[in-house]
Amino acid sequence: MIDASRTRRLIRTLDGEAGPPPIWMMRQAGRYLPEYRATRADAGSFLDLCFNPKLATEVTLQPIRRFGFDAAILFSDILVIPHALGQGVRFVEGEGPRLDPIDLDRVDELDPTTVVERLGAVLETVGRVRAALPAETALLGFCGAPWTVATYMIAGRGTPDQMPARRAMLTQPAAFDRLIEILVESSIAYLVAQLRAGADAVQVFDSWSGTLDDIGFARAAMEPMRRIVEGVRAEVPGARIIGFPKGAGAHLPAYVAATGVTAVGLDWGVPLAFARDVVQPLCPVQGNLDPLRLVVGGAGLDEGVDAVLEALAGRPFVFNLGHGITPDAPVEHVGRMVDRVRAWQPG
Ligand SMILES: Cc1c2[nH]c(c1CCC(=O)O)Cc1[nH]c(c(CCC(=O)O)c1C)Cc1[nH]c(c(CCC(=O)O)c1C)Cc1[nH]c(c(C)c1CCC(=O)O)C2
Repeated sequence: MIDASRTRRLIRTLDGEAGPPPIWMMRQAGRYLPEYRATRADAGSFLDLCFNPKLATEVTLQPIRRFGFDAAILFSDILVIPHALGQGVRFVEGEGPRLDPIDLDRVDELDPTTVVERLGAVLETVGRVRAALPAETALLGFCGAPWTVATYMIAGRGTPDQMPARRAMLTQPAAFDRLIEILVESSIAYLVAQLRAGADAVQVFDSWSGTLDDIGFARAAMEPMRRIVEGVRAEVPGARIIGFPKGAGAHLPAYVAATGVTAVGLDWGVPLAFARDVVQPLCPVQGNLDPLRLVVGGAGLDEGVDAVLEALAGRPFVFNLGHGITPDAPVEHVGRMVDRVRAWQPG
């Protein structure tokens, strides 16, 4: 079978080929771009933008037009799953997400079987983006990892240390595990639908895995991710899946081995020598420039870009940030980073 994805540099890297590193950025469609802010202003609420295939396609393509990244990432949000499960979700300007906190005693009222149907508009965006992208540009779908999504569902908002969810895991273990299971099922169905609609690969964001202890990491981060990888590949054999367990640190080798992810995203707290010597022998890695270096620019940016490339670009490696780009990053600094990565030659 001819696999069109194989013509794309990002996909070849995920398949284990070394070569010039592909580059994309987490949150590459977002408020640091003036054209995003303009589209966003016309769209109504943030969720209206996520569920508007025409405008969501437009903002997905904006960073590709400007920088020629090797991958586009679907414009949506990890919180569309709670929304599709029937939980009230809204985004308050300047404050972040607000959800009607769920009653864990009634967790079985959340129905994972209709999630894909309810996210039809997002899946339409996937198809539209694929049709509009240059042939050499990969398209990434994504969802949030069950743990990270659960932290928002339980607290009703972002929290500095995820205390409400960590507490629920210990005080209401059966209901907590049931919520994770519902999110595993929803995520499998949603990722499979994205891959069938035209995504070349998917990334699963576990932004808050860093606050889990050893037992919690195995239970709420690794095991659910193992089931997602297995469940997606049962429907889409060979599906390429990037795990991004932010803050996982020394858990990373176990995470890769236990989950079977194709590649792993690294935050900027992961030492480059550990990434190169311990993680990269296990699978391709992606990351991990400190997003602050993109804000300050100049020598601080160049030094960070060079250090990441020198450590990791000799083996399968995807250049990225260690977390999302922040709204205060100047657009010129992004261009400078892209030029430097593209010009890099092994020394
Ligand atoms: C935790 C999380 C969320 N969303 C996401 C995560 C995981 C990654 C991470 O840790 O950053 C993932 C996400 N959110 C968004 C994308 C789109 C694709 C991309 O360009 O990367 C992706 C992949 C758009 C967005 N999601 C959001 C925006 C900004 C909202 C706006 O434009 O008004 C964008 C572009 C809103 C959002 N969405 C979320 C929060 C906490 C917020 C508010 C904080 C903020 O404003 O940055 C939840």
